[in-house]
Amino acid sequence: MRNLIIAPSVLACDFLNIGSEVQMLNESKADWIHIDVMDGVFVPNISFGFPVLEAINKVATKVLDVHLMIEKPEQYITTFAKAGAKVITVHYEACPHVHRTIQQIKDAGCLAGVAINPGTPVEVYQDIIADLDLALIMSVNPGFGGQKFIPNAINKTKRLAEMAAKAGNASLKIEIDGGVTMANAADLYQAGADVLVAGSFVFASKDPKATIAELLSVAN
Ligand SMILES: O=C(CO)[C@H](O)[C@H](O)COP(=O)(O)O
Ligand SMILES: [Fe+2]
Repeated sequence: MRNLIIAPSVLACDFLNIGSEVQMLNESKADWIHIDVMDGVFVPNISFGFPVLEAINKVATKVLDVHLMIEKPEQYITTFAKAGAKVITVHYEACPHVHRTIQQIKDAGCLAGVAINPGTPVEVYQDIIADLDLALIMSVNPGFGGQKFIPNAINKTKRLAEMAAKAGNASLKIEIDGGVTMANAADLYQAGADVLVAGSFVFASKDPKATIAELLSVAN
């Protein structure tokens, strides 16, 4: 069986109690914590930036997986790495020099990820797939938590897993982000997903730790 990583998104947590929310994730079966950074330009919403990431980094014992939904992400890579990011994902649609940006992320000592919007075909990965540590398929239009899963993400996951195998990048992690619930987690894992982000499904549940364990169980 392939390993599966659950990455709860703190975008959906209680910001008044962010320390105890991160502590809860530390005690859970989640291996990563997903951090959604939005600039109000690339996406129509503003979330949080460096001070919040630094605060989370003081408490978190899990890998900080930073999803940059921002224009000109290349200007901020080293600052995000210093603030505690271990995985940095930029959007393909925001990077005219995406190959260079991938190298910048690696030079900063982080795993390098590139995300694609629902309307962007997985074929754009073709000439960068060998350089990538992670490919993030958005299963909602980025900008907001709590949206409905777009089922075509399952087909995109299958196509990307085939591309990665053909390109000989066996260590590429395929991450799916947006609207992940128990209604689609097993299909996504079977299609080739290695990392499942879940925001509202985890934090709106009665027992978030049990919900994380339930999501992870689709890999058994
Ligand atoms: O990148 C994101 C939105 O742009 C979030 O990571 C994503 O929406 C997770 O939240 P939910 O599970 O509630 O959909
Ligand atoms: Fe995200």
